[in-house]
Amino acid sequence: MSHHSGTPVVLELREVGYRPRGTDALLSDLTLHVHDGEILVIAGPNGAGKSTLIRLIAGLSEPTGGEMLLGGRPYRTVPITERARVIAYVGQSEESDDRLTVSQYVSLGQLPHHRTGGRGDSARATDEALDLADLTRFAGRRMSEISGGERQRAKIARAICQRPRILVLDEPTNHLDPSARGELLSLVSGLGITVVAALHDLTLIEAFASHVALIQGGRLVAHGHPVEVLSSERVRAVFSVDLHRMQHPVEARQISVLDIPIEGRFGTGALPQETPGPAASGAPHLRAVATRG
Ligand SMILES: Nc1ncnc2c1ncn2[C@@H]1O[C@H](COP(=O)(O)OP(=O)(O)OP(=O)(O)O)[C@@H](O)[C@H]1O
Repeated sequence: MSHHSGTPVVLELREVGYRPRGTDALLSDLTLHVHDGEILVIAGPNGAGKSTLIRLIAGLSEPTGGEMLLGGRPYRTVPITERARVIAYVGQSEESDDRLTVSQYVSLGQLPHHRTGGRGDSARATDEALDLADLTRFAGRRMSEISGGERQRAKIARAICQRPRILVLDEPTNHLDPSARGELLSLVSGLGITVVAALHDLTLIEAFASHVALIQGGRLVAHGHPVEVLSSERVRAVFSVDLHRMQHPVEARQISVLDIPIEGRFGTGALPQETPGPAASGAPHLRAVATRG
């Protein structure tokens, strides 16, 4: 699938492979172009290689084959301090220092700029990032005193404070409730910068992504616009679930609904039960709920 957006290519992968010593290849033969301003979602089943690819793009590990280019220059020729000003990364399970205030934590994003800007710039960038992430009222709280969802917003705010050209995110909506997911992805897509994000939720991808790269077994299965890449047939083949595109009940647009089969709801006896005692008293209620489907 070819597609040109007319804007410059900011990131390019040429036949990239990644094979740590003593293992099978985790990524093979990946060729991808990311244009300026694109929101590229990396999708694929568990173990497909999404995090591995995200880490390569963030510059946290190096490919063992092929070539990666940042603004047309090979990654390894871009000094690490320069790369830190261009790419911001928010990982899946990053620790944040609980003793820092939210404001101090967010301001860490300015570290790569310390030699280029003054203190005033740094404070302004922090305030702006706090405001964009709707965290201003928590600025003086410690990181240990905000909720998981707020902490996730703080991580994104730290990345925004970095003023990157490319934002690289690994599962940014993990642990977020449905509306917080929407808010976080709205915040990210409103930034107007290039985004590369691993994301599991297929129903969110369509609303969020401009492009999708679908990987399976470390290989690129499809790359292009979300509706084309995530066709019902392909979703069934790759994820073994049914994705239905339906007319929104009220608005003039399509929505996606995932039909995920849950088997064994009525007890297939896979786990032998020996002596049903009083402890099993909750079971009839659960069964009654399950039979409604
Ligand atoms: N350093 C490593 N050495 C060997 N195998 C690894 C290493 N890191 C990851 N793997 C394996 O590589 C595969 C891809 O892992 P990765 O974390 O990239 O997948 P993912 O698509 O992000 O999965 P998930 O959706 O479960 O987070 C997995 O099978 C994983 O077990």
